[in-house]
Amino acid sequence: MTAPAARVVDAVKVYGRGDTEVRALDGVSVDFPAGRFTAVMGPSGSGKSTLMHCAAGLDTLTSGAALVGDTDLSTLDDRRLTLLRRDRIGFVFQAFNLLPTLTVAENITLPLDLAGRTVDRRRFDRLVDTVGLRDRLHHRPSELSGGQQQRVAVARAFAGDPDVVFADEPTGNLDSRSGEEVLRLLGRTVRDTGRTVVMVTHDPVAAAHADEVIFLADGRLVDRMTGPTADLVLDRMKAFDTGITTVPGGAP
Ligand SMILES: Nc1ncnc2c1ncn2[C@@H]1O[C@H](COP(=O)(O)OP(=O)(O)OP(=O)(O)O)[C@@H](O)[C@H]1O
Repeated sequence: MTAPAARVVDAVKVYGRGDTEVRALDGVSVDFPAGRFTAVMGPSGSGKSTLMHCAAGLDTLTSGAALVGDTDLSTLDDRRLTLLRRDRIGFVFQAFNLLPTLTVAENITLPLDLAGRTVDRRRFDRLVDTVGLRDRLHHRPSELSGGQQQRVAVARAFAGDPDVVFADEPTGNLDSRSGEEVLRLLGRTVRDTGRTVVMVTHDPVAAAHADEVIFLADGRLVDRMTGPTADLVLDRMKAFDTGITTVPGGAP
């Protein structure tokens, strides 16, 4: 088995202290294998965003370790952490976070331009064709639909050939048809290019696009499901409503 693209080991994240203390992550260990599309699901407040932020070096753990490849993020100073995020991680957020003054093409190559890296034209062309934006390259984000803007964000996230792309509710601002397109695009990019995606989502239909779904509850990893379908994920989520957080055969 290949080394994971990213992982957390015994991850604990505590916000606040005393009466207001919240254990957002309570000892989570999980690998995000290279070349796989993983969805992170769980009830509201279960720690999904916290897990993603800590795994991506946007926030720090209280204890435990977060690694990208073999790099333990806690060993990096702020500058090196910023460089790692820029060079080895791609991000897709719910709000597309494109720069309004730049064209689509400029937005896609921005991380490479900031890093002073040359843009490989063939790679760029392939990416543009994958996301279906060839005829929009010289438009500004405001001239695009929400779905098109998110496809630009997906292309930007993959442009630097990152170890892992983290997507936080990437379809949260999209209608179901545009959302479906973005999800298919993420899945296709993982399969065609062997890249790694970790996606936080509330939506069982979105999670069904992943190769594997991991379930958090109360800051713990409580289950995982390979080959998910929307119905199976929905059934698993319903079990949380009835208070069943672990199932026979599930993760501890
Ligand atoms: N900056 C913070 N300060 C204090 N508590 C926080 C902070 N961020 C998150 N929390 C708490 O940590 C817990 C986990 O939050 P997190 O946002 O990771 O959950 P989530 O599963 O992503 O939730 P949602 O699905 O509602 O976005 C929650 O109880 C939340 O209130």
